[in-house]
Formats: sequence, C-alpha cells, structure tokens
Amino acid sequence: AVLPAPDLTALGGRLRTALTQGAPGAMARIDDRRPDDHTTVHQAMAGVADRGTKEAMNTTGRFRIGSVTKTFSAVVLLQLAAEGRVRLDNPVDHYLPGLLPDGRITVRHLLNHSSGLYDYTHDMFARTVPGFEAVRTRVFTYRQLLDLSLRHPLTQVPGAGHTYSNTNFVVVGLLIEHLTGRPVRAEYEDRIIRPLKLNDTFYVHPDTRIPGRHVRGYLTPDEAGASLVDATEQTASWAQSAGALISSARDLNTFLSALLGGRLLPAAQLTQMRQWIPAGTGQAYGLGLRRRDLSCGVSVYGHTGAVQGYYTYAFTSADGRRSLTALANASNNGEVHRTMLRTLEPAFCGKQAK
Ligand SMILES: CC1(C)S[C@@H]2[C@H](NC(=O)CCCC[C@H](NC(=O)C[NH3+])C(=O)[O-])C(=O)N2[C@H]1C(=O)[O-]
Repeated sequence: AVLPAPDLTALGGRLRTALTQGAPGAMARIDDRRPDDHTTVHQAMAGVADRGTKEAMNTTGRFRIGSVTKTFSAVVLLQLAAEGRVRLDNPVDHYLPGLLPDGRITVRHLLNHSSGLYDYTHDMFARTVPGFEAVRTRVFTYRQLLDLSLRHPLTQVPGAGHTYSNTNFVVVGLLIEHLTGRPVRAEYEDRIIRPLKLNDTFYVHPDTRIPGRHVRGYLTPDEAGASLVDATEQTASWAQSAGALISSARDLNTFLSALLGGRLLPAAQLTQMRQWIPAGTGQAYGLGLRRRDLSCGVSVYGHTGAVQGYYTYAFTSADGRRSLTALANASNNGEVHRTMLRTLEPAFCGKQAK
C-alpha cells in the first residue's frame, strides 16, 4: 500500500520538543522509495551534535545504535538457520551443553525474549552514572555477562511470553561464534555490512571510539538538575552482540529496507522473524524485531535502542519501501524517549487530523 506523504512539519516539531525536554540534539532521516522506484530522502534535525564545539546536529554522523544491534544479530542467526546450521526450536543445550540452567530454553526463546534469563543490566545500571562509569572502559567476556545474569533465577518458565532481556542476545552472540568459529564482527561484516555497503556501520568492540564523523552522546544523571555526562567513548562491552554496533541513519534505513524487502533472508526465515508475541499495547516482538502498530492502522517493523547517550528509533514499512531512523543524543530521559517514539506517526501516517 502507498503510504501518505510524511508530515515533515510535525516531525520537526517532535524533534524540537525533545530539545525542550533535555536532549542536546535530535534528527531524523526518511528514505521513501516510491512506486516508480525513485527514492526521496527527507531529513529533519535540531540542536547540536557536540555541546562543546556547538557543531549542529546532522543526519550523516555515526552513532551508537544500542539494541538495534539485536536485529543484526538475529539476521546472522537466521541466515545460519537457512543454511541448516542451527534449528530455532532446538534447545540451546544442543549446541552449548550445560551453558544455561534450563534445558527447555530454545534458540527461538532467545530471539523473542521468552527464555526467562534475567537481564544483568538491571543490576549493572541500577544507579545510572556510577553504573556506567564502572563499566565504560571494562572488557567483558560473554561468559562473564552470562554469569552476572545467572546469579538470579529465571524470571519465568521458558516460552511463557515476552520478557525483554539483554542476556538473550549475549547468548545469541555466543551461539553465533560457536556455530561459525568466527567473531560476530566478521559475521556482521560478511553477511550484512559489506553486501549492503553499509559504510557507516562498524563493530569496533572493545575500542571505545566511534570511527570518523560522529554525534556525541549525553547521559542524563538520575539526580534532577545534575549536568549531562558525555558518554560518547565507551567499550560498550556490557552489550556486545546485544547492543555494541555503530551505524548511521542512512545505513539503518538501508538495512531495514533490505530486511523487510526480502533481500537479507529467504522468505521462510523472514516469516519466522515475523512470528509475533505480544510486547505491550500496540507492540509485538518477533525474532530480534519489533512491530509497532500506529494509530493510522499502519504497522512498522524495526527496533529501538537505548545506550548511554543515544536513543535510536529505526523502523520500516511492511514492504521496506519507507524507512525512518530517528536519533536523540540523550538517554535516561523518559520524556525524550516518549517524544522520539512520536516521530513514527508523522513519518508513516502523514498529516493527522488535528
Ligand atoms: C528495552 C530498551 C529500552 S533497554 C535495552 C537496551 N539498553 C540497555 O539495556 C541499557 C539500559 C541502560 C541505559 C541507561 N539507563 C540507565 O542506566 C537507567 N538506570 C541509559 O538510559 O543510558 C536497548 O537498547 N534496549 C532498549 C530497546 O530495545 O528499546
């Protein structure tokens, strides 16, 4: 179905609202491939990319994408499934004996967050800035992150519904490396980044720097009125295959458009990726993929990301012809998060009746 033209006025207004709520900057890029296959690019931006130099926010800079990484990890594992090298409904135990405390946890349970594995970031970031400072230069092994999780019992019976946990995609990273004998970076590069020419997309873990021109990210402390913390440089080792990729608005739009357009996975695996379990009002989770149902009846597919200093919103239409990536260089700020989620409607529903 042809979507209505994006409402760029409303979109720009949402970005400016995010600034009034504490984000130093915000931006959005829409790639819209029309029926004649001509692609129109729309861009909107507000505020600054760097509070020090006052460099204006821009839509070309690279940034940390947080859990949008999970969609990349899911694509790699689903490509391995298409190659017959892993079966989604096999227990993880079948591939990594004894790793997990419950033999009922399957590969699918990891990918749709229904395993019950406790999310170690709840402890790690209970106090936002001290938690971040304690890990920002640390390098963890997957095993160390999993051990942090296994200090807690499962939060539910495996398969009993969606309970989001970063731990699931740490185990996905372990599984990818076990199945291929290669680091996840090599798999991202060979299976996604190079084929799609994502020249702004990098997995540099454990390096703390964002390569080339990038947006600086600012973490909001828990204490009201406290100064923002520049969180741009970090190993992101607490996240790795659950959240350590770096990318750009253009590359995420290219990635999601290729994914939903059927250019990254065979139809059978894309169908598996879109097997939804409920994940809140108007939301569902597939395999490393979020679905959000908008008020105009359009559903969009992609992922959100929250990593210190960066909120990312990357979604595409059912056929992959219209993609939006929006970014605020802020985090730990619920008002900014809710405002940035409201960029989806102008982008995909167009002008709304007032
Ligand atoms: C489910 C989410 C929102 S959280 C999950 C993952 N990000 C994290 O788990 C990091 C959480 C701490 C980040 C930090 N917050 C605190 O420290 C709060 N004490 C901040 O805001 O910078 C990601 O990305 N996902 C988002 C997703 O998938 O949308």
